[in-house]
This record gives sequence, structure tokens and C-alpha cells, in this order.
Amino acid sequence: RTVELLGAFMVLCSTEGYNQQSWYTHNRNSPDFHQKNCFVPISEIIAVEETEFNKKQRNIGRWQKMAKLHAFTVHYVKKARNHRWRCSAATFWCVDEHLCNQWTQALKELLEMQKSRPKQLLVYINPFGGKRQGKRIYEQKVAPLFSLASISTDVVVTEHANHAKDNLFEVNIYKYDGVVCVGGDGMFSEVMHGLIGRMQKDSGIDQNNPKASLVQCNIRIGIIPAGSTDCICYSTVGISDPVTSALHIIVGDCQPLDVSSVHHNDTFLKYSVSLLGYGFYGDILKDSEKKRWMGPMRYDYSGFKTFLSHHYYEGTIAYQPAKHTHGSPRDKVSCRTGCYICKQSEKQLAEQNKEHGLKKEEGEEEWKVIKGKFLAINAVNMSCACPRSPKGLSPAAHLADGSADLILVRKCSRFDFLRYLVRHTNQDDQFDFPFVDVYRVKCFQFTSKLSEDNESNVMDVGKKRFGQFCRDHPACCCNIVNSTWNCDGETLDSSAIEVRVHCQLMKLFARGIEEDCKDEAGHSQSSIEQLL
Ligand SMILES: Nc1ncnc2c1ncn2[C@@H]1O[C@H](COP(=O)(O)OP(=O)(O)OP(=O)(O)O)[C@@H](O)[C@H]1O
Ligand SMILES: CCCCCCCCCCCCC/C=C/[C@@H](O)[C@H](CO)NC(=O)CCCCC
Ligand SMILES: [Ca+2]
Repeated sequence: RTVELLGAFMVLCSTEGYNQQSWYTHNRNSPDFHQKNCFVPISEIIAVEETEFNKKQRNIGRWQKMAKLHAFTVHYVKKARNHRWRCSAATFWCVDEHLCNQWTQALKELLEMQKSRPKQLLVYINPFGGKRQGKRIYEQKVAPLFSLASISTDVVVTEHANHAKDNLFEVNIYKYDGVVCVGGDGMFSEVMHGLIGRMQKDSGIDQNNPKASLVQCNIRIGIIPAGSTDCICYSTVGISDPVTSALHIIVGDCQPLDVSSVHHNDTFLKYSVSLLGYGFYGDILKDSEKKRWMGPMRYDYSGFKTFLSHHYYEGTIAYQPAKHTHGSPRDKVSCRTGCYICKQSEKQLAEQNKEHGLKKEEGEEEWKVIKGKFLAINAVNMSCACPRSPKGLSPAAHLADGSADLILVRKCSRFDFLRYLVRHTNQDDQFDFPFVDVYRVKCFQFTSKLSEDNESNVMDVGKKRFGQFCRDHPACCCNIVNSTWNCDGETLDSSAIEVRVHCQLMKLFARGIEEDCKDEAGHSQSSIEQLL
């Protein structure tokens, strides 16, 4: 019946940007049917509108003589290469007004039934993130799409750091279906801290207790990338592109995300979803903060400088392996949309929530301890893929499996460290070095040698006399001063930390990275023939 009804229509298909338009009849038997037609699941329709014909369109072929034409336009998601989404449109027209209304009505009803779609959003824009384009990106690329999809918004352009976070403790967040942040990873982090913090406050949970069972945050966060690294957006969508992200928000996607809590001596410091990095990435960040005026380039500058300085840091790591999850960091099983490993963790989480047994178990499990000199200690909750490194720091890390990958890069030569870094940009295995170890963990603790010494009150006069460098090996680049922890792009004040992964603590408007299944002609094989 669907095909019959549509047979009565002519279709005007316009491609991305509404530039090239072509007219054709909807006839399945015509030879070019499969080239010109696309199959769009209802879940990927953005909006349906009644359409007025303009003069230009009316002057076409035999339809010119008709008294009145009736039409509706379907705006839908068009999947392009490299996970990029675009808004495309097809206008259906015919002479039968009743038929046209029936179709418009039916499609609108189907859209109404998409319950996961947001209707009201709270938007925070950081006008100073990345290349300072946040406001323009939102106004020109995102707001028109939200309006097309009939999403109403309350927009706050931030005036200072922590504006968004503080605001989230004051507003009635429960009237929104989601919070959108326009900016980079730092802006996302602010919004996440605001939302998770607010949820704990409203539920009477003390964030300073490292063992507290945190309350999940069901208000989804959407990220419109406008920052310098945009690692969280890239790792959860597959591309850093504002229009693609806006469309994932509109269709109401949902991607749960693991969040790590970071504590020092029973004091809450921060949450982390991407990178907790000590040594190399901590030093890059510390140096780059002084060069914010350089924009995203600051990371290249500080990265080069930090690489040359080649500092090692001595310390002790204790961790509990993540035995609950089925994957391992070197199994080459990437986390993709509908990930089986993350689904298994979700089931376990639901069972644990029923039994409240998690905490007892954790206390009983063994801790592994590693002492050493490290160039970098990186704990990642997700792959940390970004345009600089499309496969990321740990390519097989999972977004929502309740674990983090702990990567230890021990003291090695500059040349070896460079080989390690270069492997983040090609297909070779970056863990296949004798000086690199990687573990999948559910919690870990770190203490630097310096704080251990201070705690045991062994104050070495030599340290003071020789300043920053190691007394035993003055030429070895082994730093007596501590490095800084880089927590999702922000520095932590303490070097001794205690970290615990909270499985699926929050949710994003995303669906994880889709398996790319474009055929030669660019048609998506995974589209479901639901509508046309
Ligand atoms: N109006 C503002 N003025 C100054 N700082 C702000 C303002 N709004 C937000 N911030 C702060 O700016 C910091 C950086 O912002 P953001 O993450 O958007 O950009 P970025 O650092 O360039 O990108 P990335 O985090 O991806 O590297 C955030 O930590 C946020 O707290
Ligand atoms: C010879 C070429 C070698 C190139 C090697 C490239 C390796 C790049 C790996 C990039 C990993 C990014 C991890 C993401 C961290 C974010 O939470 C954080 C906030 O945005 N960004 C940085 O700390 C900024 C970190 C900046 C890294 C350069
Ligand atoms: Ca994870």
C-alpha cells in the first residue's frame, strides 16, 4: 500500500545544501530507481513540512498546466563518508490534496511516536573555546536545524569559566530533555560536572566519599564540537562536526558513558571521561595553558617542547584489574554502535544495582602494584580518538564497559618514545613495545616518589641542592618535581590520586561509532526500508 500511494507522487529530491535538484517519478521498476532513491528509517527523519510551490517549480513539464499542486517535504539524515551526517530533503507532490494531507499527517504521527527525541534543550555556548567560533557555529549551523525539528531551546552564552557548571546547580534541570554544550572537552567537562554534581546533591550523595555509589544522570548531554581537541565528540560520534552532532541530538540518540571519579585523601577532585594523563600529557597541558592565545596550535607547540624535554617521573601505581568485562586492551575489538561488550556490562550493572553487592566485592579483590620510572601514565575511559590520532590512545577501549585502560610508558630513549607516538597515527600496534604496558582496570591509585618520600619524612638535602633533577643520575632527565595530572584537559592540584570507574554514569546524545558500510556508490547498506 505504501508503494501504491507513493506511486501517485512525484518526488523532488534535493541533495545537501539544497543546491542540485532533480525531478523524478517514484517508480520502483525504473532502471535508475536504486540510484536515485534512498531508504530512510523513521528514526532518521528530521522533520516533515507542508510545502508551498514556488513559481520556478511550477514551470516544470506537463505539471505546468495543472491548477494546483500539493506537496510535503521530508527532511532526513543523509549519511556521508567518514561518519558525517547531513540534512537532506525530498519533496513529494501530487494533485490530490487529501492524499497529500494523509501522508503529512501519518508521518508527523510517526515522528511524535519517537519518544527518545528531545523537545526542550538547555544550551551553553563557550564563545572562547577552540578558534572562538562557538557562537557562530551554533547560530549558523545548529540553531536552524533545532528549529526545523521543532526543538525549543534556552541558550546561555557563558561569561566566565564555571558559568555553565554553577548555573546547572541553580536552574530547574528536570524540565529539560538534555543539555547541549558548544565548545571543547573542557566545556563538556564543566557541563558534566554540573549535571553529575547536581544529581548527587539532589540525592544526598557525598561526592567526597571515594566509595560512594553515585546516582546515574539520565539527562543526556549533547556536544557541539567547537574546541581544540574535541576528543569526546570524535570518540563517540566518529567525527568532529557540528552538523553531524546536531543531527544526533535531534534524532534522540543515546550513548551511555563511563565516568571516573578522582579523589585525593577523601576529597573529591574531578570526574574524567577521556584522558587522565600524568607525565607527557600533563606536562603538555601545563605548558599549553600559558599559550591559550595560540588556540588549538598551542598543543603542537607544547607537545614538541615536552617531547624534547623528555622527563621521567618516578612513582607507584596500584590497580584492580577489570575482571567483569569481556574485552582486553589488545584484543583489537573496537567499541562500535550497539557494542556487545558494553551491553554485557550494562546487564551486570543492572544486576549489581539490584543486589547492591558491588562494594563488598571490590574490597575483597586483589591489588596489583607497579613501581617505576615513567614517561607517561595514561588512564583512558574511551579510545581518545581525535583528529590528531584517529585511532586514539587505546583503540580498543570501550565507551561504557565500566573499565579504563591504564597505559604505562616506562623510561625509554627519545627515539623509542617518538616511535611510540608515531604509532598513534598509523595502523601499527602502539602497545607492541617492551617499554609499554597496558591493563584494563576498574580502579587505580598513584603516588609519586616525591610524595612517598615526603610522607615518610625522608627529606633529602641533595634534592634541594640539585634543584629539579635527580641526585643519583644528574643527566638522566628523571624529575624530582612532580608532573601534573591532565584530567580531560584540566590540571589537577594533587599528584597522589585515587581513581574509580563508574560504569555508565552518564549519557550522551550519540550512538557510538557506526561500522562504516558505504558501498562504492556511497549508498548506506544499513538503512532500514521503513518509509519509502
Ligand atoms: N566565557 C568564558 N570565558 C572564559 N573561559 C570559559 C568561558 N566559558 C567556558 N570557559 C572555560 O574554557 C575552558 C576551555 O574551553 P573549551 O573546552 O570549550 O575549549 P578548548 O580548551 O579550546 O578545547 P578542548 O577542551 O577541546 O581542548 C573550559 O574549561 C571552560 O571552563
Ligand atoms: C610525530 C607525531 C606524533 C603525533 C602523536 C599524536 C598523539 C596524539 C594523541 C592525542 C590524544 C588526545 C587525548 C585527549 C585529551 C583530551 O582530554 C584533552 C582535552 O581536550 N586534550 C589534551 O590534553 C591535549 C593533548 C594534546 C596532544 C597533542
Ligand atoms: Ca570504558
